[in-house]
Amino acid sequence: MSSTLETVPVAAERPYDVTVGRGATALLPGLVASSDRVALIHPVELSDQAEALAGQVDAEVLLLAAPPGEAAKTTSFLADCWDALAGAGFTRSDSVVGFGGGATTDVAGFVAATWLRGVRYVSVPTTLLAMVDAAVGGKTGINLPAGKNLVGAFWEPAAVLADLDVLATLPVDDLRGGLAEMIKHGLIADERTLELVENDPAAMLDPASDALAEAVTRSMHVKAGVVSGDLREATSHGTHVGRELLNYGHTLGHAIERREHFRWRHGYAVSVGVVFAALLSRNLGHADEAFVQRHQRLLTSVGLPTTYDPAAYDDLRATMSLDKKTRGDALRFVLLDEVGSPFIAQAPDEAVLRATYKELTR
Ligand SMILES: NC(=O)c1ccc[n+]([C@@H]2O[C@H](COP(=O)([O-])OP(=O)(O)OC[C@H]3O[C@@H](n4cnc5c(N)ncnc54)[C@H](O)[C@@H]3O)[C@@H](O)[C@H]2O)c1
Ligand SMILES: O=C(O)C(=O)C[C@@H](O)[C@H](O)[C@H](O)COP(=O)(O)O
Ligand SMILES: [Zn+2]
Repeated sequence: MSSTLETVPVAAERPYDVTVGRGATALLPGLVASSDRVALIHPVELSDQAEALAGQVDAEVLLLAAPPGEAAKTTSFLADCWDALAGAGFTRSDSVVGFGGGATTDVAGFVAATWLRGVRYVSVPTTLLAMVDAAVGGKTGINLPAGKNLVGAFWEPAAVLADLDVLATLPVDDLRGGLAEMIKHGLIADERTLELVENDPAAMLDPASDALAEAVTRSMHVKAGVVSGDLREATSHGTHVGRELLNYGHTLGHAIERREHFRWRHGYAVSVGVVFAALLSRNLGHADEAFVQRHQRLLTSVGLPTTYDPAAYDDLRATMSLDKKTRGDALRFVLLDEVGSPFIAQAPDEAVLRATYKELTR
């Protein structure tokens, strides 16, 4: 197993690097060396690791423990963070660090974006999902009871440190959640990622495997490449596919998360949403049946769900109206003709949508 660190550059107003490899966390002290105070936001489950990390930083460290999972992405935890920063006298030369999964990096990034209208943010993702997706690209935010990520900001990190060693303690179901986004990246842009999963699905569930390390780096390149071309989803409108490409499977996925009161893992909801997108691509006359079946095989091979509650359609359809891709009354879905060949379906026929959902429940 190689211990070299690799760098994935991300173009932005202030370009930054994702550093990936075993031991990458050791770079954190140098990245916050200019700050007198550092807020280290972490999930409560990682309190011991966060304390150890704080001990390596040469600054006053404010440890802020977030509640588990999506409970971190709430107005209540956000307000707690703001109050803590105010109490500690945080200034514009201080830094916020997000050390955790995607829920933590999303809320920590939003704290950094909003405190004094923006302070330095360093992201240290500790889940597979956060490494390949959430920590890269500058989307930050929280959920509301009405829907997923409805409040947030684009705020790029100064650096991202993806230390593959920290995945050793990640529960396998959370590893699966990350695989959903990795498979999504493969479907939208990288055949090789799909081959890695197909060749050895068990290796994808082993954080120590070289195959997973290769897939992680490939996935980061996909994410970095897409966001570098459309930082703020500004070119995503009408039928043009910009950064919205990364939303493949998310239109239905986010609606499922809301229906489950944010207790389902994001990656699991995306997995179901990706199958729905494939079915819709086929039903609108674009992709073929083999394409749909490949989606189902890829996802089930690593233990991800591909079906959902038959009775949920009306509720999910109502929630999808608040999807960020929606314009006016027109839903917009990112779909694929084939691997790596996206298009936008605008306001698809409602009867087709309903019939497609029916197929998802079998
Ligand atoms: N901003 C973006 O571009 C973007 C992209 C994709 C997903 N997301 C968001 O990311 C979130 C999902 O992220 P996630 O799947 O990482 O979930 P998560 O952050 O809820 O983490 C999953 C669980 O693993 C625990 N954990 C984290 N690291 C661990 C480790 N190393 N060892 C043991 N336990 C660990 C967490 O405390 C949590 O209980 C969703 O809110 C989703 O909307 C954001
Ligand atoms: O980075 C993006 O852009 C994405 O769409 C990546 C998604 O995997 C991620 O879940 C993102 O948070 C969704 O963003 P949203 O704008 O649909 O809330
Ligand atoms: Zn996602």
